[in-house]
Amino acid sequence: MTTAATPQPLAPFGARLHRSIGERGRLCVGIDPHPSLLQAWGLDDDVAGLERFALTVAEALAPEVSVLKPQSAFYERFGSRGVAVLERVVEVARQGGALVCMDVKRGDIGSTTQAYADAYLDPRSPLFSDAVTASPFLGFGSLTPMVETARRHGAGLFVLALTSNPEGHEVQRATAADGRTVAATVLDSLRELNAGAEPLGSFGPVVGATIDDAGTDLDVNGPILVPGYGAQGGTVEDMRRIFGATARAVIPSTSRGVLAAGPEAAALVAAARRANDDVAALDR
Ligand SMILES: O=C(O)c1cc(=O)[nH]c(=O)n1[C@@H]1O[C@H](COP(=O)(O)O)[C@@H](O)[C@H]1O
Repeated sequence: MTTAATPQPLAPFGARLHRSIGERGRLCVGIDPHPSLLQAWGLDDDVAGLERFALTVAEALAPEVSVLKPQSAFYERFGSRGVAVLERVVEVARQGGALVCMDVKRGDIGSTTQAYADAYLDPRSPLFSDAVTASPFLGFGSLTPMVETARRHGAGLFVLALTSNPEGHEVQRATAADGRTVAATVLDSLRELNAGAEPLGSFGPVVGATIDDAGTDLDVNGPILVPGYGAQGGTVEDMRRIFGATARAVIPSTSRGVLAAGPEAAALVAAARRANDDVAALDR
């Protein structure tokens, strides 16, 4: 659903992200208003609590970090009023200079995927984000409408490849008919989308900081979203081990690891700066 005139086209997401990493560092902070975090912050588990939590984080961290990643489910559970909060989070985050990755992990048959693309990757939508997380498990080609819409509007995609949860193995490490793992086929498709892009493509995989060994080439000439850093136990040493020379493409993402420092804005900023300094070690 579109609501406004199309604004000026943005530069490609990969180029904007590359510039932002140079200016602000490589950290992504997830804005995940867990009920337990609302409680820890002294807030009620209702729309007012959600709004206070999410906007406090967005206002504090939008001027600080390269990427903010709201997890849509935590807003959707409050229905349309929760989604209205999500729209505000996107607006505040982008106005503050952060890139927004909307974590929705969407994927569907192509015609429906176009509707998801319209919802998150078209600047006329109130939920327009710089990037979105996508699920390729209906077949990578089913994401084509998202790829094309992202290209048209300077947005990007992070496609699930080797996720941070242990259950991901059974699908992602399964072997396809041609002998490649499913994850390797996703990575190969992303590499094709990013061919020739400079300084960085706009299409990247999601690879958890908690995995043992990728077992495949993770360099796709695009950014790699790496959740699992922080609360799930992933460390900079893990990322060095998993990504090797490709660590320079990594966008480490933490939610609870920073959010638990709230509710004071100054404490959130301090926690984000510590994490940003920690992951800067990947540049060295
Ligand atoms: O796509 C994601 O962001 C994602 C992929 C993945 O493999 N693992 C993973 O944890 N995530 C998301 O990253 C966030 C992790 O939050 P923390 O564990 O609190 O840092 C959650 O919003 C997850 O939904």
